[in-house]
Amino acid sequence: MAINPINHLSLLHILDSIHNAIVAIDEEGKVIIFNKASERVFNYPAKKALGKNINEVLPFSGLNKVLKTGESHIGRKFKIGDNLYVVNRTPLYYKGKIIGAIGVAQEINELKNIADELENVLALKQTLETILEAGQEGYMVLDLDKTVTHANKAIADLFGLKLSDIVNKPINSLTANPFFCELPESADDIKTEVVEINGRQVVAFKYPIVKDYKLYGGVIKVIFQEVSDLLALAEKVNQLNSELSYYKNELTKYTSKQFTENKIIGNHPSIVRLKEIIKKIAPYNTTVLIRGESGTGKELVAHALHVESGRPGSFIKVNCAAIPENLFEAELFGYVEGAFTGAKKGGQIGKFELANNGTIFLDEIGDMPLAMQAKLLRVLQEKEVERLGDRKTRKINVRVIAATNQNLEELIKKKKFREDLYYRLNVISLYVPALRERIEDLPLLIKYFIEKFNKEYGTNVTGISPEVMDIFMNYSWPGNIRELENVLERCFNLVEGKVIEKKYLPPYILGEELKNKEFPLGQSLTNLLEAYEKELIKAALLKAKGNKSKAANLLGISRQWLHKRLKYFNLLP
Ligand SMILES: Nc1ncnc2c1ncn2[C@@H]1O[C@H](COP(=O)(O)OP(=O)(O)OP(=O)(O)O)[C@@H](O)[C@H]1O
Repeated sequence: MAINPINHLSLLHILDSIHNAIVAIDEEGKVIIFNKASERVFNYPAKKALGKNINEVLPFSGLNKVLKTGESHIGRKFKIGDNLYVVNRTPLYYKGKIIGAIGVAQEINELKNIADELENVLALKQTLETILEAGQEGYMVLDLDKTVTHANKAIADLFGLKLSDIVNKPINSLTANPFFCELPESADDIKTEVVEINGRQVVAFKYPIVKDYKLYGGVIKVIFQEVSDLLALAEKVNQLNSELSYYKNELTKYTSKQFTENKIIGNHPSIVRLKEIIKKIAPYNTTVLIRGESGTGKELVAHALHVESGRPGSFIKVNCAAIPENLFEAELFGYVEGAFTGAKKGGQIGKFELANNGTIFLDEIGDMPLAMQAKLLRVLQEKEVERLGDRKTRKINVRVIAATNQNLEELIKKKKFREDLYYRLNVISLYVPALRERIEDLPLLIKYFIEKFNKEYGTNVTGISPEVMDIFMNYSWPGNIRELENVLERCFNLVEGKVIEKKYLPPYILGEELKNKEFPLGQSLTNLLEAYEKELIKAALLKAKGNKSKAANLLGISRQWLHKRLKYFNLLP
């Protein structure tokens, strides 16, 4: 098999040095060349391959077909394991006659990776171009020669030109505006300006393009918002901000002014002591139970404790006597959407969560239903709540202050109040004295309320007559300070001069019996009955020393109904 005149040995050396796999066969299909790269690629020793028919060595080599047909196979791909190859198979000619075939295979994994990367880059380019074309913002990119390399239609429209009139054009052929014509000078040279293009004022941003600390050009972004609209919007935001800070201010004034312990009016030793204790215990997180008759100022004390504590959260009041039993849990702990029929869409946050980082004031705690007491106790112990219909527990940091005008010890005996809850709440107990126990404070309180109502009503009342003072000092004030406040307010509605006289006082204070003459004639029966009902309620409260449960008993009505009527007659705070 004389194949060629070249020095056979040196040819094989050359072939072995080539990285590509080279396999050649003679006209009988026997392997005559199987270089070192082929051994690696096909995992077949050259020694075994040489002299064998190619079909035995590489059954799918395709070389026999080339030999038979004389046709070359160029750029055919094949895979071995994870590696991809491209192969060229050509016939071997000698003196115009096919004397064999040769295949040269090249690994193309790397090339494929590069091609894939290129494909990704192209896809990214497409995405970016779509983003730039969508929307109303205009973009243009300048290279270091201040030539526009990219732009979108929006910016071309703004210049009143076609995109092709902008791209690849020097920027100074489009505009003389220095904002466009000057490139950013450094990596942090970002500029925002209101610029005029075609008589239209727009907001424009200029960013540097930086890679490896080197400046490559700049990007200009233009917002097509009429500047006048933007300015109006900014002004509106400013206005809203100042309104907000005004209301915030007012709110702080309201919360701190109305309720700080300075506004707990009174010089009686019991009140002075109370104010001292409030200051002392306010910073601690302990539960406080405030006791005292109705209208003595328990809520005021609770709020003073909250304000003095400096706790950042809110002061949330819950009137336990006013919540229907079946809504209690939802009210205190909140619920998720669909937790029960009638539940609000989106659910509702409970009072405990509202009071997070602040204080919850459980007024009239003696009226809390027993089942609820158990749940409250658990919350106090675990310091976490669960919204109705939700399994998730939420940690809370709430200071609990409870108040009552009822005898809790009695309620415990009657099994209406849980003893364990009582001890949990009663960590610190404050007593707010009844007005009659500190009647010496009456003149001070009267002065305080007269000033307050003068401001509210725009009046100029200077005081009460000595006769009224005398009546007040001898009256038992079952409704305490709230009653005093209500009586004085009533007088402000009637007073004609500067002094509150006896004639302006409600008859019941004068100890008068209910007589027909107390009701003005010529009114409807409903009005007369309501007036009578109101006086009866007041009389019952007087007899029950302000205890609403007792008053309700005396009247033969439920406590809830009494509460409703008190609300109706405006006898509640
Ligand atoms: N020492 C005080 N100085 C000034 N105002 C007071 C004082 N005590 C009570 N008040 C006023 O009296 C009214 C009733 O007070 P508050 O609501 O705090 O009483 P309460 O004991 O919580 O009543 P209730 O038991 O009915 O809930 C409020 O308007 C409050 O501002």
